[in-house]
Amino acid sequence: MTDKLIIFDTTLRDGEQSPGASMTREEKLRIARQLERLKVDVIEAGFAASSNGDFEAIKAIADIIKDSTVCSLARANDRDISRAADALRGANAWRIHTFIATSALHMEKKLRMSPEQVLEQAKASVRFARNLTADVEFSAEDGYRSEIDFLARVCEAVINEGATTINIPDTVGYAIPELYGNFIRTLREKVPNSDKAIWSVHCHNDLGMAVANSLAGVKIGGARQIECTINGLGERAGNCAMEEVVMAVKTRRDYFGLDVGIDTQQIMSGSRLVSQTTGFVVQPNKAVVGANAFAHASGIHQDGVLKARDTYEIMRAEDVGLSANKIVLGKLSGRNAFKQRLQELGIDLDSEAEINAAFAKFKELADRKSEIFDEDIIALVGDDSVTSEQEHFRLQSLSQRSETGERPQAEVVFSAGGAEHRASSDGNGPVDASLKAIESVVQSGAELLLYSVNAITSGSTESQGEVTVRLQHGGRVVNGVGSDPDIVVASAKAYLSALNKLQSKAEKVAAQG
Ligand SMILES: CC(=O)SCCNC(=O)CCNC(=O)[C@H](O)C(C)(C)COP(=O)(O)OP(=O)(O)OC[C@H]1O[C@@H](n2cnc3c(N)ncnc32)[C@H](O)[C@@H]1OP(=O)(O)O
Ligand SMILES: CC(C)C(=O)C(=O)O
Repeated sequence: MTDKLIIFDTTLRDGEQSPGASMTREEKLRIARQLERLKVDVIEAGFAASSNGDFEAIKAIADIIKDSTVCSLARANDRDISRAADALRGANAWRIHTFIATSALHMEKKLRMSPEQVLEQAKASVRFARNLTADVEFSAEDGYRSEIDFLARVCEAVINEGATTINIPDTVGYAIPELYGNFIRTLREKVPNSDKAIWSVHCHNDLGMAVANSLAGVKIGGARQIECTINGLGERAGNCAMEEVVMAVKTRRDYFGLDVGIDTQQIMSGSRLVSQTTGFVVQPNKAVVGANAFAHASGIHQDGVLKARDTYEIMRAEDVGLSANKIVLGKLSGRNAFKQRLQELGIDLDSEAEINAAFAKFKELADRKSEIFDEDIIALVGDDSVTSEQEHFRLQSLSQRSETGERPQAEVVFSAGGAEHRASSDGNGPVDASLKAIESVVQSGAELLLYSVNAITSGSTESQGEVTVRLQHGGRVVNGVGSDPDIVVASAKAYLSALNKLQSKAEKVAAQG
């Protein structure tokens, strides 16, 4: 038995069967190119007989893909198979994938055919396909829920007709890993010519076990092809996720002992491309490609990873195409991660006492703010926090007017050193108008380096907006933060808060000099 595990990607066929994931020809082409960069062995590009659009998309993919085998699904009838062949003929290497259901339920209720009729149709369609190409895959739809002796008869017969790959799908995601693995093994034992074909698994995720079932089909059952999709896209709850199954086989090579040809560094780009194309967002805690898959937020883990990455990471972020893992500083972080970030930012605190003081301020801020940016740390170690008693500038009121097609206007009333100022300006937007109004009085000359808005409480339009403004003036960089349900007001507060910090720093320098 070979040590190579064939990766058959069906993102463009079964993946497209997800409600809402229909793709245009151009989108399919883009994903096919990425699949080729990933070095998948087989790209199932679609179902040629399903529509003229899908036929054209498969044809276009067949014409441009050079390194992977291109494949189309076809029902077990001559028309579907001919259509698949017509779409694929331009490819360097191509496969016809024909299928028919073999479970009693599907045969009786859906196909309305007897088992003998199904057997004969399976044989005839493989024979027909084999006259068109040497590479023919046969799938027994709902194979896992089929009566095993009948299924074995079908498999033996289609191998005799020339099928080179036999796929046993768990079409409805009903399998359990150990049972599925044993089912594949027993089935292969019952098929006398089983060694003449490559055995394949195709698992759905209805019970969340598609990856585990596929791996059991390989390890226990002896399958050497896995059918999968990027991000686990697919009919209902999806298919076996390619990135997970590939990284499992790679990471646990000690257990599986198999080679996969996938260029894993292309995984992240593939995942993003499929997510952007379909609009199916990848959940943050998704294995391998989730935003948090290589992120650490808790102090004990951060400390461990900084000392030896493998304490908490079984894969390298770089191996799936990320530049590095991520240490996310927040309220659960510890001193070691904080000190490491200071070092990365080039901040050299003189003593342990200074670090402890900065760390205490950091923890206090982290209790109020869900994510701590590098600029927050720069600001807090610069001791530019300003208490309300030190406030030189203070917002009193703000009004703004904006209407479609008109330039927004803002009027801001604020105090500066106790004196009240009223300033107005127009701007590109209400925020721009408000900040320009303030600047028309203060004339700080500061450069705006960063402006960002976050929702403090998520999930509703009633959230507070938190605005961070970073200003630079005379070699000093400060952050101002302001929050308010009205983001224009939050922006003015943040701007004045940054001006306060610049003012306070300037006063300190003047006092020292
Ligand atoms: C498990 C899977 O993922 S299977 C693949 C599922 N994917 C798709 O169905 C997407 C593409 N499908 C389509 O575009 C359409 O369903 C088509 C073009 C294939 C067929 O469309 P229609 O001719 O209008 O038939 P419809 O979809 O309503 O019904 C399917 C017919 O195919 C028959 N059929 C289903 N599977 C097979 C098969 N493997 N081999 C032969 N006939 C089949 C059904 O019994 C039914 O026949 P009937 O019309 O005599 O009752
Ligand atoms: C047609 C086959 C391979 C399939 O998609 C399934 O059974 O889920």
